[in-house]
Amino acid sequence: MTFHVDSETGRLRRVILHRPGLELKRLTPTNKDELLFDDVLWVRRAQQEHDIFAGLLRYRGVAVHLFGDLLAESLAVPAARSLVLDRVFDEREYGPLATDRLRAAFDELPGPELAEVLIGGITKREFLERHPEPTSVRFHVMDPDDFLLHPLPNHLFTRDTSAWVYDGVAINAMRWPARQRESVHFEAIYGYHPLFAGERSGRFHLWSEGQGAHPSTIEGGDVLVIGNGAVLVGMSERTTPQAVELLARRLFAAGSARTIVALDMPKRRAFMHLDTVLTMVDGETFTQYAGLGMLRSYTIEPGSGERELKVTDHPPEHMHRAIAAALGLGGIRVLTPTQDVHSAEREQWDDGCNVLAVEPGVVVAYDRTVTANTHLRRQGFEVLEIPGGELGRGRGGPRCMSCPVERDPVS
Ligand SMILES: NC(=O)NCCC[C@H](N)C(=O)O
Repeated sequence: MTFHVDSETGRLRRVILHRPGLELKRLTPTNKDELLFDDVLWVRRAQQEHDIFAGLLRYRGVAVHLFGDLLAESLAVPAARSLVLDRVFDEREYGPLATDRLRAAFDELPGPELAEVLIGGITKREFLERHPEPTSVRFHVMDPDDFLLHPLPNHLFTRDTSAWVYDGVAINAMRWPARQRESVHFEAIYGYHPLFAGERSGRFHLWSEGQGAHPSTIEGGDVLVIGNGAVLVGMSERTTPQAVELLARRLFAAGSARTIVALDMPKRRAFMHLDTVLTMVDGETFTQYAGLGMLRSYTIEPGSGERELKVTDHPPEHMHRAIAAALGLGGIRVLTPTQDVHSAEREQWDDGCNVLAVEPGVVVAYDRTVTANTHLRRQGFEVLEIPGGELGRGRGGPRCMSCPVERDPVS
């Protein structure tokens, strides 16, 4: 089996999704903002919606791996378990008195239970139901319902924490604390899960800047593998220019990509990632939010030496031209439905642009973004709709909720 993602829209063969669970039940009106959600969700319904999404992908011939299973199975491998527990139970977080006791208590859990608490979180009260209280100021000052491990509801958005770029995968340093623990879970999976570990002997690259990467953060929603050895990256609220330069160096050194086009995006939550405002629907066509406008862009290519990069600046009006040039095309097609600014803003918020292609010209979208979906259909695209009334409250659509690990080029 080979893992590679050669485009945004070639036939999709294999993805990682996360079926939401306990972590969504922990979302409250008090903690939702800190956990990067806009509302609390009806969990049962969100799971039903997610099951429909996964079922549709399977029906279209896509192999679906569930993140919770991959993590649980990885935690059966001692080295993966140590990697995760060492990273999570850090003295700077839990203090010198409690850290080792906590680490040892969690190390007793079988893989599936450990995965459940790592993703779903655990309160002090729940911990004390099964373990004696460590003598620790850090622990004593906690209220019973405080989280000892906070939940990770954004694992739902598997796109962001790791991003496959041609013949390798970048495990990302995430911008906000609510998502930072997610990365080590993917380090365990790609490094040690039997599905991937057999591949590690040079058959795919694994790029990770590790825990100390800040402020060099990058998230997969900002990374589009547009084809022809090119990558389109949004420099957003989450993805910094220095992280793009580091990724460029790694991709060029490995021979995995030839060009990166970096877009200077507005730094605000509504446009949190490039894929919330611009995605591809076939090898030369993009769907773009009207409110994005044209952006300054930078073409990055290998420089004269190993540590050098060649950078070409483009004014905003040349954004589409720069993307087309990276694709080796004379031009690209950009689809933006005609609607009033308020409707357009609402549809962008509801992830109208955040479609996931299963093959060129066939995309999965939320059913509520009626105008965007109709526009795509009128242009000849097939739109497969899924319900997203609950899932959408986390501010991510089908592309955000999927991490392709195997996708063909566009032929
Ligand atoms: N690629 C994406 O745009 N992912 C959506 C992430 C939503 C999540 N609540 C977050 O704020 O990180």
